[in-house]
Amino acid sequence: MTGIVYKSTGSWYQVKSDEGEFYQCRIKGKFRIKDIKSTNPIAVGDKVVFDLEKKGDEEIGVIKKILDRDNFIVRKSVNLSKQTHIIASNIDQVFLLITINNPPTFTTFIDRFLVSARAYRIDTILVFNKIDSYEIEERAEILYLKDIYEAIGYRCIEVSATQNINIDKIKEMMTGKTSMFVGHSGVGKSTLVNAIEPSLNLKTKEISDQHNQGKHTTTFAEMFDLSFDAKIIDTPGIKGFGVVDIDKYELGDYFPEFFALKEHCKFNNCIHTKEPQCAVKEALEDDKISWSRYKSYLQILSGDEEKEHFRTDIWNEEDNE
Ligand SMILES: Nc1nc2c(ncn2[C@@H]2O[C@H](COP(=O)(O)OP(=O)(O)OP(=O)(O)O)[C@@H](O)[C@H]2O)c(=O)[nH]1
Ligand SMILES: [Zn+2]
Repeated sequence: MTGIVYKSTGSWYQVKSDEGEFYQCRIKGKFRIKDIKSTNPIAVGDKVVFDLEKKGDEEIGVIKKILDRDNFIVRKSVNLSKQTHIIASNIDQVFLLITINNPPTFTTFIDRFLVSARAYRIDTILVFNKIDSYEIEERAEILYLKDIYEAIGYRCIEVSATQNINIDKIKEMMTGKTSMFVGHSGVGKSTLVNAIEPSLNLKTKEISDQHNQGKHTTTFAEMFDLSFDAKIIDTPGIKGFGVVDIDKYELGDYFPEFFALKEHCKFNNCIHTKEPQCAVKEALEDDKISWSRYKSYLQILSGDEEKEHFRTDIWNEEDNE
């Protein structure tokens, strides 16, 4: 049989078969996945092949194989530096929630997130939440940001999770897909998800989870079916993705508007900093690309210190490892 992993607790996997039945599954033997040193072989979102084995009155699934992943997101283990933990896989899109104030979301955070998501091959939709609460200045800020990101090709939407504004549009975008919601603490992720599907109540679910017992509780991702042919992957305590290590000559490729100009740079290995006849810098001077984007680019390019900062910025997990 084949199915999708909805939940993983490290030793057990809850798998929904293509026929729509849930099975508790285990793995037998060692699973190796090429190119990744991972602390967990199977993640939420994985498509797996499994067999059923009778154990007393119960039927237990045994996972035999993982089908190729379209994408996956990882977290670097803090203590085992080279190990990674796969949080989830086969994600169609991520909704990045942004608020202007309360809390503020800066463009450097947005841009770093977009780079990671692009590197992971996951579509991002920019969701400006709390539009019910803004004064004229903040509304102008949203319009300014929307202009920048829509010009690059990102979809943007303004919503209010509490006033039920544009929630239907979000649901429409989610239909037929597997989505994640990310953003700083307090931007309204839980409120928005609960507005989309009131019966879900993610917070309560997390606390009452029987599998998450004991003092070494870690945050496990979980997939949920919604009532309108949509899936969400909830990753409690996770506000974004870990930054992926990107070669400095490749970084510009993850800024779509830079990538589009690259062939017009004089040097084909141009990193758009000090090189002469750089099409990106010319576009910058002509206001064809945004200074805030270029600033983010330089920050990411400038290296490790920022990367570390970024990591702590987004991996704001509640638990300690
Ligand atoms: N005015 C207004 N407030 C909102 C809106 N959405 C959420 N809030 C408020 O913002 C606060 C934080 O919302 P949460 O849904 O808990 O935010 P979160 O992103 O899930 O936060 P974490 O769980 O810490 O990651 C709450 O007090 C919400 O009522 C909105 O559209 N408008
Ligand atoms: Zn250049």
